[in-house]
Amino acid sequence: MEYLEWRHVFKLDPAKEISDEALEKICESGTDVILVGGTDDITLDGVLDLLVRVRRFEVPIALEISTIDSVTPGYDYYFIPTVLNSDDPKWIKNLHHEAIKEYGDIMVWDELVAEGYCILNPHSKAAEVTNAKTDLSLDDIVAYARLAENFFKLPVFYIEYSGTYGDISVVSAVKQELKNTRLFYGGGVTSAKQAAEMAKYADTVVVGNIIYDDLKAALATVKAVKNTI
Ligand SMILES: CC(C)=CCC/C(C)=C/CC/C(C)=C/CC/C(C)=C/CC/C(C)=C/CC/C(C)=C/CC/C(C)=C/COP(=O)(O)OP(=O)(O)O
Ligand SMILES: O=P(O)(O)OC[C@@H](O)CO
Ligand SMILES: [Mg+2]
Repeated sequence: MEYLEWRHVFKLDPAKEISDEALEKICESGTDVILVGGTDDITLDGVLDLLVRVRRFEVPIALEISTIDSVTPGYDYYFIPTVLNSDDPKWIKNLHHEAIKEYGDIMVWDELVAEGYCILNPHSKAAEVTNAKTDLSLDDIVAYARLAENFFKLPVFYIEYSGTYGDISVVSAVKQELKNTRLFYGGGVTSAKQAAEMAKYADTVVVGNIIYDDLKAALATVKAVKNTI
């Protein structure tokens, strides 16, 4: 699977505006994939608009499903979050059960990649919506990583600090635990320096909000990640 090789990901939010010029720079930046996803106001129109516009470029495009109503065919991959540190079964497996009950017969399972999320910024939209329990010790977080890899056999464990730069010692400790499951890091990467720092430990670094705040800084993260071994 191609995603096993991804080092750098740009996450585009279908609820946010992006100009054609900025989109072209993002798509031709050398990033490994465009991941389309967000928490609030995700509509089918927004998801389709980005699909059509990104398809003009060679970069692969994946959809991170946050609502079942905004899923459309045509993406290269579908990433399915399950929030391991949510206290609400809705975000862990109930929505998934509903979706599979309705669409299970037509799903192409090889296109689906399950992601075990551990959301650590209490002020992020994703934490609020999913009622994530964020006051976790390092032992708690490492236990979620072990649960993801050894119990649920998830292909991806995602340390999510959406909106704020995370704790490098957490990312480093989790990386030491994982052998088969890929470690995604996302949250608050706003400079090449931070991107390189996270890339030392995370297999894949996800860059989101800075695309909309400072395009030049966002573009600089690509090389920083790619040049980090
Ligand atoms: C060909 C074809 C149509 C195939 C697809 C078939 C199909 C229907 C597959 C569905 C399979 C399936 C099991 C789906 C699950 C459905 C579902 C709705 C699951 C719930 C997902 C979930 C837990 C969402 C919660 C929110 C969340 C964790 C989103 C992930 C992205 C994220 C954390 C974004 C960060 O948020 P952001 O908005 O950037 O935050 P800030 O505002 O703070 O910046
Ligand atoms: O938007 P930022 O804070 O860069 O986070 C990226 C991504 O992890 C969000 O799901
Ligand atoms: Mg965002």
